[in-house]
Amino acid sequence: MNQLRVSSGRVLRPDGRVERADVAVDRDEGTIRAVGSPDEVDDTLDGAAAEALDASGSLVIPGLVNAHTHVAMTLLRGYADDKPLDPWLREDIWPAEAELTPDDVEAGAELGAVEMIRSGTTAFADMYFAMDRVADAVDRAGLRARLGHGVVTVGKDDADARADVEESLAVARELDGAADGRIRTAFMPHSLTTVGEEFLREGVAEAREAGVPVHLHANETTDEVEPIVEERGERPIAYADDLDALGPDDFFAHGVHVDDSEIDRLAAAGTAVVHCPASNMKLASGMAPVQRLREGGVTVALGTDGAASNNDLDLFDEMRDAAMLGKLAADDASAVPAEAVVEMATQGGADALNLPGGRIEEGAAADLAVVDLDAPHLTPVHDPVSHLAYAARGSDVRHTVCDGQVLMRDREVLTLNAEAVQKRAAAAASDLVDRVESA
Ligand SMILES: CSC[C@H]1O[C@@H](n2cnc3c(O)ncnc32)[C@H](O)[C@@H]1O
Ligand SMILES: [Zn+2]
Repeated sequence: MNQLRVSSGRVLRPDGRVERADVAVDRDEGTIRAVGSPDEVDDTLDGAAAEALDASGSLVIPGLVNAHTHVAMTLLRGYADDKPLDPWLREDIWPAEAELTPDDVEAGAELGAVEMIRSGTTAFADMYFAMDRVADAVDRAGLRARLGHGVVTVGKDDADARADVEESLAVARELDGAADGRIRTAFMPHSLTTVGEEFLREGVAEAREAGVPVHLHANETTDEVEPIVEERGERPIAYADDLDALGPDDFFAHGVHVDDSEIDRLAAAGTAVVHCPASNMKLASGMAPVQRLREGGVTVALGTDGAASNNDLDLFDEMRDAAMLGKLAADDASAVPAEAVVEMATQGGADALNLPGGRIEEGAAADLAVVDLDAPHLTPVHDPVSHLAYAARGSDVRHTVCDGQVLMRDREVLTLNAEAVQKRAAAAASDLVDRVESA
């Protein structure tokens, strides 16, 4: 058997306890074979040789899950800042995206993959264009992902709008199961206001037939909620329910402006919400009621959103932001505590995306990250979970493993040439801006 042993670390278990343990991984199956004392792990290895990853002085955690991003937007990092959502999209981002080529998307996706691997993320959900090229990048990087082509129908004639819906459905059907099953897909209308009702209705019905979930931006700003309420006399989550877009495998990004009736509806349907605190603060979209969502029984995951509204893909930042903003939103320092944000970035993400991972336990997917605690900003260690939420940074990650494959060892990314990826992305971004300026 092809095995990997993560030795001498402290391991974050699914119930939030941290214990000294080794982790044995079956690399052929991509699963965790055992978690236990060195002797217990020796027994499961049966004397067979195993590749070793040293976790001494470190914390072994489930690979983090970035449950909402637009990964190729790394090319637009720092391109347009300090505006609210609508003008930011219309004046800056959409004109730039109109010039994007599939090669650009691949370059940006590889850059995002390197950034995620380096900061301990092993799975992500992506809504964008040229998804075959994103899938190629995911395959090479060794990551896990739920991918979808983002549909926008406003401003398009009927034929173009329909073609966009069809492309999203085709991508969802064709890429599902790619990269040895590490890629799953979804139908991804951009939002309830940027896709017309008939296209939403038809697209969701076809997604149900194809057995793929629905992912969209919902209740992100008041500018998006108000027109729906005015035109339809119902809140956006009720509208989504009416469209049959509120299922147990579906997951919505943001959920900032949701009222109690919408929280009840999300919980009853089992639809997850992906909280994107940095993006919500930067675009001044508002403060999601994370404590109320969790207390109401909604699965809450964490997402960075795109690098143009964050401006990084580091989920350690997101955990800290979620805890801080959650307290402010609830006006309660005990709201959204450290354990909650760690759970949101791990189990919550895996559950929202319905992907394997999120837990270090026997039989679970071998998706994990090893966080080096031997650093001034992480000393002393009264509580490792507190450090994950409030003090650790992506750059503290030493090793990253996904599906049993070591993606980064001792801070060296093994699956992609990080230097070449960075160079290619910088050149693609610079050429892109030249094209936008001369358009
Ligand atoms: C149609 S592909 C996805 C689309 O979404 C845009 N986008 C990036 N960040 C946000 C956000 O916070 N809310 C809504 N839309 C966003 C991205 O630029 C693509 O055009
Ligand atoms: Zn988004």
